Amino acid sequence: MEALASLKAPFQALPSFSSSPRTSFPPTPRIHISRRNPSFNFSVRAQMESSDGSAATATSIEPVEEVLKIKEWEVGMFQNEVAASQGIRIRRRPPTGPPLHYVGPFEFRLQNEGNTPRNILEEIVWNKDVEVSKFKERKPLVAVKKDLDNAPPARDFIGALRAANERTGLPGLIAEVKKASPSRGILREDFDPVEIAQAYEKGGAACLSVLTDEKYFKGSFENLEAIRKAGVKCPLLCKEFIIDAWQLYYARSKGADAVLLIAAVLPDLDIKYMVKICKLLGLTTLVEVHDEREFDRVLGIEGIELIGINNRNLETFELDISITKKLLEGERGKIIREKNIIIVGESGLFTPDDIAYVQEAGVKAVLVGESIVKQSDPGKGISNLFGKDISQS
Ligand SMILES: O=P(O)(O)OC[C@@H](O)[C@@H](O)c1c[nH]c2ccccc12
Repeated sequence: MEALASLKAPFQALPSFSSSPRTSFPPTPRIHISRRNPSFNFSVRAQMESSDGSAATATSIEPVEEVLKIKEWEVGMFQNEVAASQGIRIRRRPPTGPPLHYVGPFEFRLQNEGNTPRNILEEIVWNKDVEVSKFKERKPLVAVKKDLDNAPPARDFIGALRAANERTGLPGLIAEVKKASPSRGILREDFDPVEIAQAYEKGGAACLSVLTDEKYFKGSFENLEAIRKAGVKCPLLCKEFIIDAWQLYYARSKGADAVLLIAAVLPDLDIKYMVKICKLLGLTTLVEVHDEREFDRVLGIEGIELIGINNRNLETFELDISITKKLLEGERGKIIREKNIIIVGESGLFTPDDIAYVQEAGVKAVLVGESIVKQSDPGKGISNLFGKDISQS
């Protein structure tokens, strides 16, 4: 807390947050950072300011580049601080230590714990950061936006869940196409994503969730695209670790109808910003929470219609389905009913009793992977999970 308070002065020195002049740093050249979005994909306009305050565009590249490096690093640190102030433990970027000649806040210099992720979720996010930068170099946003014109139309994800819930009297099923996970290893060797998706659809799934992360879940955007192109009618959730708005456009261009936003990773401002973009793109957002604090943060954001309660802690892999029940008790349950928000019970659901338990707690939908993807006939897996045939036929 103290550290946060002492960071306020330099925090305000950032032009993107406040226009107050920088007072606490030595007189390094001042950089104007125009912040395009909360994921800090800023574009940088570098100007050197002379001591009398007059601005001149930098002619010598080197010092400006160095200052930019320092600024970029500082922004990363500030971003981690903002997230931490919202209870987010995941740091967006590895604390690499300050660049050479760094003269900024002492606290920042101390915060270099070495670039080792503290848990698997943090590792995934850092990896994703590098991955997305490379993706963006290969395909800048303008090019992705062009692809949107040819993308198949976005379908009504929430509508499909509500309809299934009304049709069966059971939670609408989002069936997950997942080959592997860091907690469970390989779930299915003979993995044909399209075949699995078709079996799920036939078995009565309302929607599908398709893992697109390659490194940790052995998924891909090719899988998502192939399922969409094969004519599967269930709306598709792109199951990805989203940290940058570019990924939303990309997911839509590949045929996604919905995306996952993880509250343990994204600060409120990012969630708000991404929800807005998704609305423009026609994408549904499933915002995932794991504890009371995350749930309260998300309930405070306008326009959220679908919230997932993940029974698995993504930092520790601990699984406990009573989390869904705990979070829906009392005042929070009341708010979601008043706001007509659909709650999705996620992870660790294996039996009809598990389904009944989370339904009793108040969920109208469930997200299930392991228990059904492992079955030789995943469609039959769905009947086993619900204790009855829920297919349309
Ligand atoms: O396989 P399970 O235990 O049925 O869980 C499915 C789904 O909830 C899980 O894959 C998941 C939930 N949230 C995530 C975020 C990222 C990756 C994976 C997930």
